[in-house]
Amino acid sequence: MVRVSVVGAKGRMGSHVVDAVNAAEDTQLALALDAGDDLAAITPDNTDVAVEFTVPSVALGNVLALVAQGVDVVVGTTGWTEEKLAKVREALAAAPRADQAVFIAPNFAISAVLADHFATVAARYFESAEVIELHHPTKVDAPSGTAFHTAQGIAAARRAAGLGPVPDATETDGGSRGQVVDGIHVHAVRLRGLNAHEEILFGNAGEQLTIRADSFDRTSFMPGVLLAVRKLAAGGHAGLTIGLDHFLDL
Ligand SMILES: NC(=O)C1=CN([C@@H]2O[C@H](COP(=O)(O)OP(=O)(O)OC[C@H]3O[C@@H](n4cnc5c(N)ncnc54)[C@H](O)[C@@H]3O)[C@@H](O)[C@H]2O)C=CC1
Ligand SMILES: O=C(O)C1=N[C@H](C(=O)O)C[C@H](O)C1
Repeated sequence: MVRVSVVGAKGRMGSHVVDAVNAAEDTQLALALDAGDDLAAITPDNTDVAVEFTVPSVALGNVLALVAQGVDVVVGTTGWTEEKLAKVREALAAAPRADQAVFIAPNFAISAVLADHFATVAARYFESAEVIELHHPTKVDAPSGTAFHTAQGIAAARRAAGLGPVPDATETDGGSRGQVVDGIHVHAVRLRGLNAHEEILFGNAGEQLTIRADSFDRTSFMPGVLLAVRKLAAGGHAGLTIGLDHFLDL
């Protein structure tokens, strides 16, 4: 049995992870911690993998603490910058165990992971590309971690193909053109009734391709979370890995 501790266990995602770990035949819940609990309770003696779903402002500190305690971590919390990722890599280099692993996924839903992958395939064929993410109004960050990651992937694919900037004649912008991530405009919608959705728009003269992923329920993230937990528990993923596509045969 893989022993799993959950950090952020009372949250929307954390509580689903607790249920998923309890329901799976090969995982068992070790500790379920939330704000105010002592993270030092999670050690290799009681936990094989910790799952972290909290808020962007505390996730780095939690991951660094867990790594220092010798625990492998699966992270779903968003808000990862290059600076923060560098700190995780540094912590792993100084970790108690040589084979320690941290896995971060911008999105655990297969629909979103595939949409992201298809977008990187399509990117080089289109002059224009924009990303729209649509979420529940209780989400604290914008744009979504997924949309940020998608935009970065599109930008990298465009660079590799030698494409220039996307065409855009905008001269005045009060913010309506969205956040520009690596040259790709990203727009965020917050609407009661939504869960997690992303639309990736590609355009050429006279044609358009739209790739859309819809996660209607948080259960959609759980197979991906359990896959990551199992992969880390099995070993062979030392260091920092980003993106569920690494664990799928795409
Ligand atoms: N990677 C993915 O597939 C997904 C990622 N997310 C991300 O996961 C994160 C959490 O989302 P939700 O569950 O909707 O948020 P939420 O607000 O419902 O839950 C966050 C939980 O973290 C707890 N928390 C806050 N500070 C803490 C600390 N220092 N130590 C332990 N627990 C602490 C809160 O009390 C709360 O229970 C967000 O960054 C969100 O964007 C959400 C859905 C899917
Ligand atoms: O907060 C959410 O709900 C989600 N957060 C992640 C993100 O920011 O990309 C993943 C998914 O979109 C749901």
